Amino acid sequence: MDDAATVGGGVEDTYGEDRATEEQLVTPWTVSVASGYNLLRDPRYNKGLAFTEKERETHYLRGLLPPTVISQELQQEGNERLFYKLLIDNVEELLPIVYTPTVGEACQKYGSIFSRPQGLYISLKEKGKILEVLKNWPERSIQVIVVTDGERILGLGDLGCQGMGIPVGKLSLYTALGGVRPSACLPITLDVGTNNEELLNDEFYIGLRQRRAIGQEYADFLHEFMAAVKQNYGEKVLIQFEDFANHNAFDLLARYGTTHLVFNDDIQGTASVVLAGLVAALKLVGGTLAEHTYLFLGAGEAGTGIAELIALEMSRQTKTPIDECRKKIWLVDSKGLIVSARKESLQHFKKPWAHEHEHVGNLLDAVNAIKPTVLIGTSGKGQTFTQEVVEAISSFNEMPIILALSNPTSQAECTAEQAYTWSKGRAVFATGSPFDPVEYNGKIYVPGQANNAYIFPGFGLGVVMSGAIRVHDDMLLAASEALAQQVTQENFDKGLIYPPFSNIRKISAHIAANVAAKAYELGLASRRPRPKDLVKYAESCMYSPIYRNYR
Ligand SMILES: NC(=O)C1=CN([C@@H]2O[C@H](COP(=O)(O)OP(=O)(O)OC[C@H]3O[C@@H](n4cnc5c(N)ncnc54)[C@H](OP(=O)(O)O)[C@@H]3O)[C@@H](O)[C@H]2O)C=CC1
Ligand SMILES: CC(=O)C(=O)O
Ligand SMILES: [Mg+2]
Repeated sequence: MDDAATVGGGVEDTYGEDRATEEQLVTPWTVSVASGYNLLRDPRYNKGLAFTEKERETHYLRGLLPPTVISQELQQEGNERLFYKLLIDNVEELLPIVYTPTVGEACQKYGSIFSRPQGLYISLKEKGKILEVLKNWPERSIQVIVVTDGERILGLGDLGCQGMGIPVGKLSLYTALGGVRPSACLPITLDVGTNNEELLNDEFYIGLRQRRAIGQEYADFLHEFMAAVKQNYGEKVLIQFEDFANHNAFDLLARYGTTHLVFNDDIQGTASVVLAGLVAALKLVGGTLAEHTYLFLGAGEAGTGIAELIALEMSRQTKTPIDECRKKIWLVDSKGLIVSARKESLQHFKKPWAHEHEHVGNLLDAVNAIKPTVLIGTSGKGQTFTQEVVEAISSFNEMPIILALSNPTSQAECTAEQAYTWSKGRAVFATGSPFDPVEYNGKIYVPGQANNAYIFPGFGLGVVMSGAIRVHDDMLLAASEALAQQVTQENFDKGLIYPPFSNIRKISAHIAANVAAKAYELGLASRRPRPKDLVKYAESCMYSPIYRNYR
C-alpha cells in the first residue's frame, strides 16, 4: 500500500492525519465556503462580472459588483479560469508572453515583481523539514511537479531562486496546452544558493544570499526532497526536472529514474520535439534519418539529449547498433569539435560522441570538415550561426536543415531573417523562441518553433492518465511520433516542420494517447482497465476553463 493509501473505512488519509499517533504533528487544514468579498479575491473561484444574478444573491455579492452581467468571452479582469480561457483561445499570440521569451525576463526581474506565492520555495533553511514544507501547500492531490534549482535558466545562466518563473510558466502550459488541471500542478524552486554575484549583491534578490551548495550537501538536500515528494504524493506524481545545470541534470535523472516518475524536459522533452521536427523535415528534404549527417553547436543537456534520441531512432529504423548510428552525429562544445583525443577530459555525457577526427577548433571549420546536412544550435549563445556558417552549410546542401534552439530570443544562434537571407531562402528553419515570418525575394517564410512546449504537456497528460509509474525512452519516441504525424501538407507547403500551436490541445491529446499506449504496452501503466479509445479518453481528461455554476 502506498503512503496516501486508505485507512479503516476506505477514507483517503492523504496527509496521514487520521493515522497519526498522539506524538506525531498534523496540519490543521480547514475547508470553508467562500462568499462575499473573499470570493471576489480568490482567483480560483472569482468570476467577476460573469457572476449571474442568482449567484450574486446567494453568495452575498450584491453591491460589491457593478450591476452589469457579462459573458466570459467579454471579460477583461483577472481570475484563473479567465486566464486559461484567454490563453487557450489565443495560444499563438500569448505563448511568447506566458513562456519564452518573456518568462526569461520575468525571472531576471522576479525579485521586483514578486507579489504572491505561485509555487513552493524550498531552501537550504528547510533542510530536515522538507516534508513539512510540502504540507504547507494548500492542494493535496498533485499530479505534476516542475522543479528547478535555478542554475541554468534558459540561456540566461544562474538566476537562483528567481528561476521560479520557469516552473510557474511550464505548469501553466501543462494546463493550457495539455489540460492538466491547475490545482494538480505544483511549481517548486529549490534554493540551494546562487553563484550569480549580481543577484547576491541585489537588495531585491529574494533567495538565499550564499553560494551554491555542491557535492554531498547538494545530493543530500535533493535526496530529502525526492523522498518527501514520494512520501507526500505517492509514486504516481510526475516530477519534471527543469533548467538544472548539466553537472546535476544527468545525474539526477539517472539516480531517480529507477525509483521515481521523473522526466527531464531539457534532455528528454527537447529530444522528443526535435526528433519529431527532423522526421517531418525529411518529407521536405528527402532521405532517411540515417542518411543525414548532424552537427550540433552545444553538447550539454539539449544537445546530447537530442543526439541520443536521434541515434536511438536511427538504430531502431536500420537495425544497426546504436554505437554505429552515433557516428553520424557530431557535436561542438566551447573547446571545439568533440573528438576521440579529448575523450579522457570529457564530461561523461559527451564521451559517446568522441569520434575519430583531428582537432577542429570552431564551428565554421567543423561545418566545413563534417559537411552536415543538419545543423542544430543548443549552445545558449546568441549569434553563433554566423553568415559564414550558414553560407557554408548552404553551399553543399540544396535544403539545409537549421535549428536555432537556444532561448530566449536574445540567445538564438541566428534570427529567422538571417537564416533565410544567408541561405537564399533554402533553409528548413526552426527556432526555440518564436520569430515572425520573413519576406525574402517576394516570398513569405514561416519559421516553426522547435520548443519542448509541444511535447511536455501532452507527454505529462499521457503519463498521468495512464497512471504510469516510470518514464521509458520508448515513451519519448511515442510522443515524438505522434507530434510528427500532426504536421499536415498545408504546414509542409509553408515550409513548416511543426503544426501550429493553435491546434495544440488536439496535438496534446494525440501525444498523450500515444504515450499512454506505449506505457500500457511496456507494462508501466497502472490505471486499469485500459481505456479503449485513448485519444477520446485524453480529451475527456482535459481541464476546461469554462466557468462552473455555483449553488
Ligand atoms: N528549444 C527548446 O525546446 C530548448 C532549448 N534549450 C536551450 O538550449 C540552450 C542550452 O541548454 P542546455 O543544453 O541545457 O545547456 P548546457 O549548459 O547543458 O549546454 C550548453 C552547451 O553549449 C556549449 N557552449 C556554450 N557556449 C558555447 C560557444 N560559444 N561555442 C560552442 N559551444 C558553446 C557548452 O560547452 P561546454 O560544455 O564546453 O561548456 C555546452 O556544451 C539554452 O539556451 C536553452 O534555453 C534547452 C532546452 C529546450
Ligand atoms: C525550452 C526550455 O526548456 C529551455 O529553453 O530551457
Ligand atoms: Mg528548460
